[in-house]
Amino acid sequence: MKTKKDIKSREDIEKLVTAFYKSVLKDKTIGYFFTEVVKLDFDKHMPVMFDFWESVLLGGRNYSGNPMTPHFKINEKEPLKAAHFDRWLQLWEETIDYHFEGKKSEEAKTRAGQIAGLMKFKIVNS
Ligand code: HEM
Repeated sequence: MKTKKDIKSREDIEKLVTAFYKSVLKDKTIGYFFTEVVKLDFDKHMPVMFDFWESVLLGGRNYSGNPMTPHFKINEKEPLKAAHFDRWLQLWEETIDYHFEGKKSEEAKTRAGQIAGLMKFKIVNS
């Protein structure tokens, strides 16, 4: 029986990304990138992440950056390894599966896997 809903709205994206960051921030493997390597202003960062995922999954038009760029800068301060990207993706997939299910939820995992794979390839080999 299907009990969870699919990702359908901006509100769903905000719920997903907020829950994901909750896991990320307390994670031993990657949390420190968000708290120590980069001292993020979350009031600014979170809306950017909501816009990014809304653009990837729902065709929103508010994100206009390049998601690769900040990660090259982070890598200069503290090397990003394959294990960091793998953990990031694992937490993303776990968060989706905990809250949502359906076609868009599967797409959210696939798209993140593609971007994380490309980012990993470019950064770990740079
Ligand atoms: C090892 C894995 C990762 C770590 C530790 C990480 C960490 C971070 C941090 C600290 C920032 C903020 C940078 C700043 O504002 O100075 C950031 C920005 C961002 N990250 Fe990641 N990230 C990872 C993987 C990913 C992946 C796989 C994606 C996409 C699927 C992603 C998407 C983004 C986006 C869209 C931004 C905002 C870019 C902008 O400001 O335009 N990140 N990341």
